[in-house]
Amino acid sequence: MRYLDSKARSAEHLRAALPLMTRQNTALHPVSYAIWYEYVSGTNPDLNRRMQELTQHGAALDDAQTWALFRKHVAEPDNEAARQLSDGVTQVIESMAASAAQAGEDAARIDASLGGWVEQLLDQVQQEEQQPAPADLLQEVVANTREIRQVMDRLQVQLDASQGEIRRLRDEVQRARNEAFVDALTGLANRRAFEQQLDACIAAAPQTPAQLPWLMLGDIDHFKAINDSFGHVFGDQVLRAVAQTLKSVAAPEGALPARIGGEEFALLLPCATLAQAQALADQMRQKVALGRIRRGEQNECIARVTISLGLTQMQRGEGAGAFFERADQALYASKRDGRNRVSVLDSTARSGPQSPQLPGGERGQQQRTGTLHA
Ligand SMILES: Nc1nc2c(ncn2[C@@H]2O[C@H](COP(=O)(O)OP(=O)(O)OP(=O)(O)O)[C@@H](O)[C@H]2O)c(=O)[nH]1
Repeated sequence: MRYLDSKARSAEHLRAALPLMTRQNTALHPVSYAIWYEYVSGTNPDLNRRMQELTQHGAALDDAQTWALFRKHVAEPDNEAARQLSDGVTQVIESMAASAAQAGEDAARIDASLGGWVEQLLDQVQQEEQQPAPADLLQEVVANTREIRQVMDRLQVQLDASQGEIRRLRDEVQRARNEAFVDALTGLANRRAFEQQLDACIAAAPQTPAQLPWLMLGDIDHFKAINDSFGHVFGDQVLRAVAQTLKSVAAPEGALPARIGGEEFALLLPCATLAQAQALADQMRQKVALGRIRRGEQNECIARVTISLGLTQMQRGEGAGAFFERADQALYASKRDGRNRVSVLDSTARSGPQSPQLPGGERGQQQRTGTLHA
């Protein structure tokens, strides 16, 4: 959203938004201000409708709702507008590139035919000695032709330069487009990229049950408490560390690690067996659980980070919604059963925790723990 309000108008919005914001159960950070600013300015009717629903009968928004509203009604429409703009620019660049290439070909063709014509003319003059063309006229033709060739050469240089610039612009647009699919905080694929890949993966999924894709969802446990205790900036560091861990698990080729929400992560596994998917989820859980938040020179451990995970396999003929929903239920089962665990849910929606909290093998191991300093 591009804000075009004058200073006076935006100050009015600030005065109107502040009392509304302070009534909510959320900190007064830029994200909450963004949604309340849009609310009082009335520029985002869908957002206003949803906020009115959520706050009716005096209910207050919490942080999770605030972030969800921001993502859905402020950030995503902006991404969509940027995507449309980039598509438009790409079309213009493609047609410019085609015109420049065509002009280059035309110039080369005219140049070649002019050159041939001059050669022919000179040959003819030499052969037809009995009727020589007036020398002045011939010289004039040759001089004019040379001049035209020089103009063509200069045009060719300009076309080459334009094509270089077009290539640079095309790369620039491609880079901007790639960024629209990347989560800026962690560098993982973002929710948009994840949803596209999920759709593509489902469309391309083979019909053999054993080869259907798996989806792992993860959600950091008690992340609000981490934010509340150590601050949002530190919370962001934890998110980056968990993203790194997700990237580092030995996922098979084609797997897509993504950050799909505030503290929610996903790993889409287009081809994996149950054993592989489960091993990956266990590896992820254990690696995150080795992380410690430490303080001061004594490296005193003041908190640990854990993650709950849910795992499910796509069923034949199933759509993205049902597949994702089941993975979410599996994740919810892990939360409900005590967190820091992996649950696998099959199509009949029976779930079972697959990894007990802190298995004995983990307690005694000597692996290096990831450390973040608060
Ligand atoms: N630092 C930071 N916090 C975020 C971000 N996105 C969402 N959050 C916070 O993530 C927290 C999510 O809290 P809840 O949904 O209550 O979940 P939780 O505390 O992790 O509890 P459980 O999931 O039940 O274990 C909220 O405090 C959000 O403000 C972000 O990009 N950075």
